[in-house]
Amino acid sequence: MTEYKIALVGFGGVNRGLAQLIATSNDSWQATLGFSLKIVGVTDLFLGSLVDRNGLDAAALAALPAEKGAFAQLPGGTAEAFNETVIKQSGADIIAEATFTNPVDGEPAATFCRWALESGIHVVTTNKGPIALHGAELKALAQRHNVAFEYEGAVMSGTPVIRLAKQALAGAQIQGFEGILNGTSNYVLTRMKDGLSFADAVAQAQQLGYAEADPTADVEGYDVRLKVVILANELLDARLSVSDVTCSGISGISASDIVKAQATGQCWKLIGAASKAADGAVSASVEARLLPLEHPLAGISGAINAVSFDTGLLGAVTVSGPGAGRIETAYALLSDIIALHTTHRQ
Ligand SMILES: NC(=O)c1ccc[n+]([C@@H]2O[C@H](COP(=O)([O-])OP(=O)(O)OC[C@H]3O[C@@H](n4cnc5c(N)ncnc54)[C@H](O)[C@@H]3O)[C@@H](O)[C@H]2O)c1
Ligand SMILES: N[C@@H](CCO)C(=O)O
Repeated sequence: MTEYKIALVGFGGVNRGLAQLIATSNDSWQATLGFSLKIVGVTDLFLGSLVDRNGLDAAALAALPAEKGAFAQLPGGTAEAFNETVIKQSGADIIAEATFTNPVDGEPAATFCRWALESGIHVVTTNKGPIALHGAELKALAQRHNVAFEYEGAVMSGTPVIRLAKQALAGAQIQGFEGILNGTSNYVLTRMKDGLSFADAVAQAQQLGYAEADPTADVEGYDVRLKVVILANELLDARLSVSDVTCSGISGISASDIVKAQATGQCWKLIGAASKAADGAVSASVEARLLPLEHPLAGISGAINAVSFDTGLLGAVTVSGPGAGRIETAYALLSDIIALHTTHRQ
């Protein structure tokens, strides 16, 4: 039976969710998945860091109060985030990277991934920045060092859309996609329909763990833009940069716009889309669109996301599921570990 040593980089909602899953389910994973996980290190800008090669108590970590420097309360812990030490010297086989997404340059998360991959350590991440902005470089680095670089949670959280499209739809000739790819903005639009103000709906999405550290990324479309770049480059063989994708968000949509849409049998949705022309050129956009209520994406509410792939052989194939959430996204990290266990088992 395999036991992977894992270090958690960033200990906010997602990696805390992973610690919770490990605390409750590790024993059953031995039987059902063929491996278990031992947390050997954890580091967070706000909480500090901690290494124990014999294994940390996942339940105690998950229950730790989110107070500045909290890891210093635990034996061997410190209030400082020694990221490089935890990544390179905790003895980890796998790094779970879940720090803030930086939509401008993907740093410092991209550097954390580089440190791990160059050290021969697998990386699983939910962070969109390193993949959208440095994906080709990091994938090549992983390949050179014969380790995995997996990022299923970067698009649609725990809903396995990247692997599904790359593997199960590999022969279906994907020509484009359109989708609701941000949980926060879809939650906000849904709650505004219920009468909540824009600001209160954003605050609720933050409380529920859906929003980015700076929710501007959610409501102005920047988060969806990263996801569109990731999907287009993965599935349409595009070489898009963020600046290739036109982008606007939902902050200009007022309560009265929502009421007017309802009165005319329509609804507002933030749609990320890309399509490939006959000459291979890929165009992509992020924008709020008015959809008729019978549109397949019109009924997608709350933090649920959905993407509809336009395929040559099957027509439209639509997948929906959680687009955000702590445990939902922690599941994506587990699914990445399941994938690397299949591809890189010694
Ligand atoms: N929450 C979701 O629903 C969701 C879904 C998919 C993807 N993601 C992505 O996953 C990542 C984590 O999300 P989250 O909800 O846990 O965020 P979060 O804000 O709750 O936690 C991020 C943690 O990273 C820490 N951190 C930030 N910069 C750091 C640094 N330089 N070094 C060490 N620690 C650092 C912060 O202190 C914070 O505790 C983000 O990139 C987010 O975009 C989140
Ligand atoms: N803030 C993002 C998290 C998932 O990437 C969202 O709301 O969709």
